[in-house]
Amino acid sequence: MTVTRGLEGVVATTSSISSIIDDTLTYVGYDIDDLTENASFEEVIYLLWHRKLPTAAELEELKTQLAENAALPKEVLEHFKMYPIDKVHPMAALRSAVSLLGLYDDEADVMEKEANYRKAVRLQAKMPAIVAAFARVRKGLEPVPPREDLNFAANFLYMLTGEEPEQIAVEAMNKALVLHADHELNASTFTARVCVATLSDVYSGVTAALGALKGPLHGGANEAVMKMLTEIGTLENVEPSIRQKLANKEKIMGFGHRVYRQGDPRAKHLREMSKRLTVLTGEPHWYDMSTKIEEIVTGEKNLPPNVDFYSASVYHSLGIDHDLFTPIFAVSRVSGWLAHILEQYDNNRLIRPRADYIGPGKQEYVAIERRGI
Ligand SMILES: CC(=O)SCCNC(=O)CCNC(=O)[C@H](O)C(C)(C)COP(=O)(O)OP(=O)(O)OC[C@H]1O[C@@H](n2cnc3c(N)ncnc32)[C@H](O)[C@@H]1OP(=O)(O)O
Ligand SMILES: O=C([O-])CC(=O)C(=O)O
Repeated sequence: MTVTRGLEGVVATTSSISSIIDDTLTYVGYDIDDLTENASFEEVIYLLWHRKLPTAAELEELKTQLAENAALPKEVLEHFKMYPIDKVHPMAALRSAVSLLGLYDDEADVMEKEANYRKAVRLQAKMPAIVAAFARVRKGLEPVPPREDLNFAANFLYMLTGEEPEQIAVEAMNKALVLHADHELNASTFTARVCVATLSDVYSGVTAALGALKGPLHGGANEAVMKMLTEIGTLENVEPSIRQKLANKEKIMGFGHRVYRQGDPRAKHLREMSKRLTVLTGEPHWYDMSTKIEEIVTGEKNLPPNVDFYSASVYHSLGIDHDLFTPIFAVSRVSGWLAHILEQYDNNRLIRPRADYIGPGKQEYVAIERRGI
């Protein structure tokens, strides 16, 4: 058997959702640069789910559906209060809450196409409300109910803080949501597809994907980047600290990518936002440190930054708690997971690769009393 470690380069499915070709990322054929500059996150959700940009009426309909479905069942809010709140990572809370949501959805196990689409809308609508509510409940604050008059990005920030966000914050959040929405067959999306390919339900698929996104080699890297920046502390410390890490063969979080070789096209948008926002907050050192790290890691290892690197200083500048960075990624990426889940159902086959067995050969069972002490 030929083993392809990490399934590198293995093509496991066809998909019409997003593509990475020659280091260019497109959603349904639209370049990520174009979408980031021009599209709202709601338009991108529609694009991923319908493979076309919405008309004004279609967009309005989706926005209304998202607004109408944003509130959380009281059972989910009550559940947060049962968590060992000071020990629970928000990604673990989100994963548990999404699983719990499935219990209160009467259509959870209804597998018709229309029912699955309705669940997608409900889940997409509720994800920001879960993240924001948990972030507040753990600080002893009341959750802030969503507002129907704000767009997705503004509403998310509003639910987190209870205050109407400034325009620049809404712009930054919208761009971040657009940039993270889908990425071909990344680890969490693959996980979602493997799960629902058994004909399991949408909630199980998204819960599984959340588990995969949480890891620091995937979505969890954005929080790890901020931890690294905080530990390094000053611009002067960057050089010795990063060189030491490289000498120790430590991975520098937010660098490298399985598919991109010349660089992640999303990183430049986040770098630009990081530059603008860190100046506005009076903390330009986060950006300066980040660019210095980029210079060293690119120079030494020829590894460019990925989407997680500059998103860290962007979210920090928006005043967001560092352990909420990966949940924000999930609030966006659930749109892609749901698109892939629906695509998988439309043309399903069980996903079941093989393993090359390298354990012991044939053995005879030994009764327990003859196995020694
Ligand atoms: C949204 C996202 O998921 S983007 C990715 C987020 N994750 C990170 O930023 C974590 C840091 N990066 C990494 O761990 C990796 O680059 C990954 C997980 C993204 C990709 O992993 P793989 O494709 O399996 O590459 P792999 O880990 O085998 O690395 C290949 C070589 O580059 C080195 N390398 C890769 N990334 C890094 C890094 N961030 N820092 C230092 N060296 C690195 C490895 O040490 C390895 O070197 P070697 O051949 O001398 O042993
Ligand atoms: O595609 C990947 O392997 C990881 C990634 O960048 C993403 O999920 O956005």
